[in-house]
Amino acid sequence: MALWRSARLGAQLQKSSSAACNPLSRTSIAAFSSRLLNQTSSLFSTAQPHPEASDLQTRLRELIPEEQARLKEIRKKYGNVVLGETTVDMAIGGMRGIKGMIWEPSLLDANEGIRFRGFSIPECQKLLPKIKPDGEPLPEGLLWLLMTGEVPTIEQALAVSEELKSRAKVPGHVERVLNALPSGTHPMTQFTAGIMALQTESVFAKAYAGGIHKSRYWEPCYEDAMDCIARVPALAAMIYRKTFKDGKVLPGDNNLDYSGNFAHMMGFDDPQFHELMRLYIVIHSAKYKLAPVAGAMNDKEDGRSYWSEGEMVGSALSDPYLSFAAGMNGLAGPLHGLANQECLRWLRHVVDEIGVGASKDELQQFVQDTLKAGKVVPGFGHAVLRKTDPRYTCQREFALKHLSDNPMVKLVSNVYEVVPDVLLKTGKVNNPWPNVDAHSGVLLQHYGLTEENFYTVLFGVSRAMGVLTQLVWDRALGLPIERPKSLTTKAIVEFCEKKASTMAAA
Ligand SMILES: CC(=O)SCCNC(=O)CCNC(=O)[C@H](O)C(C)(C)COP(=O)(O)OP(=O)(O)OC[C@H]1O[C@@H](n2cnc3c(N)ncnc32)[C@H](O)[C@@H]1OP(=O)(O)O
Ligand SMILES: O=C([O-])CC(=O)C(=O)O
Repeated sequence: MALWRSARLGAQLQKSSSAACNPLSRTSIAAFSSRLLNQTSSLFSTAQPHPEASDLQTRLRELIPEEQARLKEIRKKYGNVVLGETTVDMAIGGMRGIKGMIWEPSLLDANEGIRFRGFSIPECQKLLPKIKPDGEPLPEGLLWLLMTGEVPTIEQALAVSEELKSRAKVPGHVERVLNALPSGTHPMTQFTAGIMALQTESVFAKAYAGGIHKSRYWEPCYEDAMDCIARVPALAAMIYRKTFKDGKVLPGDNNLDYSGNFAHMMGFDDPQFHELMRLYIVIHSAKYKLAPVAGAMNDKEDGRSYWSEGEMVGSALSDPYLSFAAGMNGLAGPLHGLANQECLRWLRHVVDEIGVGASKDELQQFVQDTLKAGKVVPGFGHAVLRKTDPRYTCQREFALKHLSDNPMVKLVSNVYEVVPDVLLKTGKVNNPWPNVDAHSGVLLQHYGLTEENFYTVLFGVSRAMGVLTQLVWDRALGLPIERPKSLTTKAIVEFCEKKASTMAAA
């Protein structure tokens, strides 16, 4: 059993781990989990906690053979089943809706939003271990859930916390790489450069060069994934301090949890902000199935597209650092993760142009002017969702609980009341509702993190958990190199014409 070494946090956690603090006892969590499992299509055979497994890698070692056998069975039994059809519209329209990828940590329902291993955000808030009974869940517990499909015990979440601390040291050359970049380099560019600099530490790359057997790829991949998850908060904090503060890199505090320590290294010690960071990391951690192609790039002849935040790059056995950095370049696109920066900037324009207390008519005009200028309204719309993003809703609840008097929070609600109608009237927007990015900036600025250019780095730190979890499973399940077929428009026309003439002849 992992021991929590911090006296301060340990005392808090002991309290919260008691059944009295947890709304559900272990037995009822198990019952709840298995009920939920029956209702969802989670690939895992069980979501019940396994309190006896003290550390994550041991638990994965137990689960992997079962999952390998299950995948083999799925392929044998259902290998020929048609999942859907691909139309010309889909090929031109960014592959939207094509079912063609395995992604275990999360699943998106167009109407109810994301589920992490079958659990909705409110369920995660209820079930995952917390520091305070009425607080937000620990991302360390979420990481256990993402990796194993099981709700962890408090001890298991704390074991993850300890494991991450033991891996958190960022080698000295990373800071030198950041220092070499010109001032004014966007924080996301610094972030991917920093991740690439960390790649010198890749255990996977070394093991591959040393000739490791493919059946063991997941082991060094796990090492890299956990090292990378452990190190990105310090890297991000370093970028923040250098770009926006006095340049001094603040040391971590081993008495704090992952999120609290991250906030602390950036220079924020308000416990309520630490709570916000816990929520923020949890809800931004995993991608929706089939992330957008915002970061896609085609290579010349073979048309292989690299998308989905690192997974496809990883399928070429690029190590986790290379894969994660590739994914972060996609996240840095303004239609994807950069939208949170764009959103706060847009709200600031609203305040500058028509005031924080603008009337609904004034707001409506402002939104129409944004569209007329050929721009999108950031924070609204989604490639898959067709309802308000539950990640927006839980941030709104946090805002109402902790900062309801903040005029920017009120502005965000007023914007919610105006934007969907204006977008719907264009007749082309498939989802007029707010997404996760519509609220996050206003919460961060309330606690003093006002530099919006940094926001996507926070998103990236959180996303490491989901993306790297999948990479471990890709290697554990022996998934192959990904290579969707591309066509030229000429080939599409020829195919369609041939099909039409065959049908006419029949
Ligand atoms: C974490 C995340 O990545 S969440 C998404 C963050 N991104 C944003 O908030 C940026 C604003 N939103 C958008 O640009 C889009 O809604 C996206 C990129 C998220 C989804 O794109 P799509 O799946 O193509 O959306 P959809 O099918 O509704 O698009 C149809 C049309 O409506 C437009 N549209 C969609 N959302 C918006 C919006 N918020 N403002 C203005 N126009 C929009 C599209 O640009 C497209 O126009 P076009 O036909 O002239 O090219
Ligand atoms: O899935 C998407 O299209 C974008 C998104 O909300 C995310 O990655 O969190």
